[in-house]
Amino acid sequence: MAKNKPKPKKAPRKKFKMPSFKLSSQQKLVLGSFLVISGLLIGIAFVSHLFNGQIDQSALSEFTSREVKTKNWLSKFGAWLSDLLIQRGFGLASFIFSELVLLSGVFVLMNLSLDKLRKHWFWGVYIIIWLSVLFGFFGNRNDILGGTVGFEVNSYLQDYIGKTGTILLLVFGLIIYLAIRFKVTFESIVAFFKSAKKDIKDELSSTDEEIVPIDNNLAEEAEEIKKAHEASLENNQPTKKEPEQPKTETTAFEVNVSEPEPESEIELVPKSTPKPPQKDDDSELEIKVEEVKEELSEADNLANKLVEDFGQFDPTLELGKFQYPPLELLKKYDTEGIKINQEELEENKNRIVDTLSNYKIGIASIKATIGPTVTLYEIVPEAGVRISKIKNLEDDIALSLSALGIRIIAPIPGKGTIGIEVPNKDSTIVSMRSVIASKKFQSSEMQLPVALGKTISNETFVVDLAKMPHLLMAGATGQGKSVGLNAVLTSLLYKKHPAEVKFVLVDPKKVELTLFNKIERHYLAKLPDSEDAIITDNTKVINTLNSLCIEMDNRYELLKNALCRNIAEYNVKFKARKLNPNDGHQFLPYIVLVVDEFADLIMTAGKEVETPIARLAQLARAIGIHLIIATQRPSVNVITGIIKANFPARIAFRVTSKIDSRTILDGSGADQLIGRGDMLYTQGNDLIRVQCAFVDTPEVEKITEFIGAQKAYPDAYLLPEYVGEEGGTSLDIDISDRDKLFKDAAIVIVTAQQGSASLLQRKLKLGYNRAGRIIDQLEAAGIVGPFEGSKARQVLVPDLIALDQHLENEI
Ligand SMILES: Nc1ncnc2c1ncn2[C@@H]1O[C@H](COP(=O)(O)OP(=O)(O)OP(=O)(O)O)[C@@H](O)[C@H]1O
Repeated sequence: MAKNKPKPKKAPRKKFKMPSFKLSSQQKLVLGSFLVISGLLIGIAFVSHLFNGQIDQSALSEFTSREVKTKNWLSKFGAWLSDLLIQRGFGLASFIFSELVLLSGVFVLMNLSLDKLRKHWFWGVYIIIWLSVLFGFFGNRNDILGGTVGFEVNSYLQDYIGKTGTILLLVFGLIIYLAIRFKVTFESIVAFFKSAKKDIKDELSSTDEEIVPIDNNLAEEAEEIKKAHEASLENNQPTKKEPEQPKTETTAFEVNVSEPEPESEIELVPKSTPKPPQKDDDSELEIKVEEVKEELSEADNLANKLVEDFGQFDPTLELGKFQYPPLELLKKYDTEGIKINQEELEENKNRIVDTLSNYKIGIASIKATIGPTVTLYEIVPEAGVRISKIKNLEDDIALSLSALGIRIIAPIPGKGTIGIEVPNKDSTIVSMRSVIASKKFQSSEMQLPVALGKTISNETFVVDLAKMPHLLMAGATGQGKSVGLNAVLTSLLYKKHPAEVKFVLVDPKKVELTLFNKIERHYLAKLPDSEDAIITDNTKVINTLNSLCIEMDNRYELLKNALCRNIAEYNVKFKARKLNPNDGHQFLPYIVLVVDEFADLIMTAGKEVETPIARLAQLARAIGIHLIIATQRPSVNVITGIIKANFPARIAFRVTSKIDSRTILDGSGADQLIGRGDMLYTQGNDLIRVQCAFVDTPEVEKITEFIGAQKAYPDAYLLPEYVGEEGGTSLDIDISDRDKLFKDAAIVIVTAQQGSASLLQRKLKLGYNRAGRIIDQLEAAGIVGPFEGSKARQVLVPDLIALDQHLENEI
């Protein structure tokens, strides 16, 4: 059977194609150029007819006489042909004939598919007739507009179906043309208008003034700081000292004024694009490479079709008009920008050199890098000096500089110098505005970019929360933790759409995160039955953490079914419409869990909290759940081994003892910080000193108000329901024990004739567990059939009337 089928198929094809492909290359050249030239000549004749047609009319009756002259540029033949096709034929639409003839020539010359040419001719003739009838609607007999054909067909149609009927018929003809020729569908028209609307909006927002000020501000700021640097250097340091040529008596001293925001410079010069390789003139033989088409699976084909028709899935569409908070909501500080106090620099340098020389340590060179709160003096000791000797002098140097918070880094990793960090007398504030406006943050492609502050070399410090993947924040009271948390949240609010990220906020202190209540329906996630999205009650924290564990398991299941390794891959696939929402797939937002006072939780709930936190920390990175945990008390019974092992990224604000510093950072350093947002950041290896960006409560309030005033989702993002151990998950056969939503669920299932828990989850906004329990109850009530593996359960009740009867009979 298999052998017989292809034979009859092949035979007619060969017969049909043979004559058209028998032309030799020379014949094709002759025929092709003949057709191209004919097409051009017809076009010329037609154009000429537009100007001379009237005059040539009289000459046409004596067409055969040699004396009679015509004005057409192709003389009598041109006049005759134009009259035949335009005047007595199809009017202006006849121009398409010349295009079709020319196109045929091109097809023959280039050896293109004749099938396609046939289609061009078919649709070409179709549109010629259609245009002729359309123009004929407005013209007269023998009119140049629609020609005789257009006029006659029109008058015929109008006699029978009237003017309105003719118009409707024309519209119908156009629809046929668009639908079959260009595969236009109703949905694609809707999608086109939607995307056009979005493009216009994007265009408008990209030219929005707020971007310009960012760059302008930056440029201004950069200019100001640069000027300040130059001015102070000119005043205080008239001659520049070269570090390479140290003088014999005094130590060479170089001030390294780090360029403010080097990353903020915006490149205006267009990048030169690589030129295509030039054709080798000598090569006579060209090789044609057949395009290799990838074999697509059925699902891929369907996805491609869907993307073609509707475009990529856009998760932000529901809040398509959402506007990100503008930069103006953040405050500008007068004390911003690095100010160089040359006297202070010289003084500190001399003291460092003196102290070290008291201990017989010679210095080859010294360099200063001025940061927002501390200045780093990098020294290169003379040959033969032991590094440990300098490290041991930490307290002595601190004493001689009479300053707190001196930190010695010996040696600076990767540099071969020794660093001494000395706090500036006047520290400068790093405003949230300056870090948000930085190019580094604005143009970051990170999944969850967080602008934490500025490093010692005054560069904006941006990290990706998704890469951390969890963050532990610790510091004594009043050292800047809450400000740090607000900086993290603000960064995400400035960069992520409500569809892309959700926060679960735990605030046992009850006051720190309340401002975020205003953005509940935009950015917060909560348990289905809870009133407030911000969790202040410790028992609710346990439920929420367990619920997040269920969400994690659900997401892993989705990822497994979608054959994806992480949330980013999954979402890309979902946007490309390769995952079917009917199988429970949906766009997954990142979830960021913030716990403001972790010590408090551990003290009251202990293992009940630690276990789910540790589970989430161990497993949740791939599915987009990230934890940020802050604590005042960084003791070992709060930050336990299991927590530490799963939080490689840590931020330490100032702590009071070396032991606390060791608990957070596995080393000292946090005890030598100066507070007020001065912090050390580590992601498992080096310690980086950063001045945390400062964002004040009124600023957060303005941002949340701005977002809160915009259109929101109907509710906060609902996490799966978690029923504590006492809730039980056994099958409830007793009618009185049925779920409140049992009847609603039965209606949903019977209407859709599909017995699946995920359908209930979506339609009734239920957690996975609750939906599963209701399905069990529906099974017990005989409404759905038993579990059938990956298939949906069979629905045993055919319609809603039967369902009513079924439920009545039960009572
Ligand atoms: N990055 C910063 N820049 C400048 N000042 C800061 C910064 N961070 C904090 N401060 C100052 O320190 C004060 C206390 O900060 P914050 O409230 O964040 O401390 P905290 O560690 O959360 O304290 P607690 O644990 O008691 O809540 C702030 O009111 C502010 O004046």
